[in-house]
Amino acid sequence: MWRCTQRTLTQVCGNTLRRRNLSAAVNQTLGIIGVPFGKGQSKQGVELAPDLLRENKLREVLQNGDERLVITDYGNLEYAVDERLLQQQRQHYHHIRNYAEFMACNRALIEQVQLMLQKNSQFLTIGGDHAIGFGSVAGHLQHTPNLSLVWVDAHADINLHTTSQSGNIHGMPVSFLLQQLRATWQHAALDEIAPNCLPKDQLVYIGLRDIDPYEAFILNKFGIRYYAMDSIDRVGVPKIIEMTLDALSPQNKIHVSFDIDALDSNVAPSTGTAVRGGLTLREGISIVEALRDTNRVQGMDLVEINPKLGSESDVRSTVESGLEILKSMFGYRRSGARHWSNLDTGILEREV
Ligand SMILES: NC(=[NH2+])NCCC[C@H](N)C(=O)O
Ligand SMILES: [Mn+2]
Ligand SMILES: [Mn+2]
Repeated sequence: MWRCTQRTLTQVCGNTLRRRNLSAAVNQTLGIIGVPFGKGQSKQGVELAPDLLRENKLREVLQNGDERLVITDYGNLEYAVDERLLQQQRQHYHHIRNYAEFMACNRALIEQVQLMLQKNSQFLTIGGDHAIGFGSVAGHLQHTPNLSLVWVDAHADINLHTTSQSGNIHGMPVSFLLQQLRATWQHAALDEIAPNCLPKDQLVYIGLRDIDPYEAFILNKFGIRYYAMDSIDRVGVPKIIEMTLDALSPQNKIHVSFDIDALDSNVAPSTGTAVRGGLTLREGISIVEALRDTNRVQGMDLVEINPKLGSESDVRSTVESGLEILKSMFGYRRSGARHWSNLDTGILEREV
């Protein structure tokens, strides 16, 4: 009888389970890198997001989630373009805007992510546009080859240089990561900077609703798993998460690449390619909480916040939404479950 009640309670509020997870999280260390890169698309402003999030108390917000989290901010990434990349661009990728800058930035990011993972148990990459998803995930893969990727986005970002209609490289990062597609970038010397790549069955998309025709063709040809908004409407976020986790290898670490435009444009309007009909903030938080509760998330990106787009209040709500997502990923629980270590737990005895 008692056992049954206990189990039911756990199912309902999940607190018993959560508390066990909390103790597993002792000594979490988080490295943060800002990547003010906006050349994967053409709108100015996305490069301002890392510093804007810092000004809006990024560190405090994360710390509020779990006061034992040790945070190291590595500042903003710097990179330099070299002649070899310019030559690749001239000879092979002249139709792709800013190819050389893209490669230079991601090459530096691949190194930076590995450095952060040598010193920290988790890392966070703040963009910038989603072109940096390549370097962030590729760096993660060099450190942890057995990796799964959850790409939360309105877009699939899986264009090839031959299929992109916009020429914007923020619509292509996933094609640099997948084993099955990287051959299409044969002149990019990917084997030198990022030999490890991602098998297609370790990628799941959530939140898609604006897929280009050739992207749809690629997704279907390779049988890549994606849960577009219509599936989320049909079965709801908990089921989507269950299917996502069932699909990914249970022993793998997880990288979550979160494009702010996955959220509906009413909660995240200040972004370059906003699409209506997206995730509510609560759905976004639920997704992140559920992934985080696996204790397997080792890296995360937050990208595409553009403070130059929309009104002042648009920018405020977009930044707030982004911070809520990060807060839930790195410690905060809506249920109130937390560590008591920094609380004065004698307070009740003294007062009563
Ligand atoms: N990361 C993004 N917001 N990507 C939007 C990509 C839009 C479009 N599919 C393109 O390739 O240009
Ligand atoms: Mn994206
Ligand atoms: Mn997007």
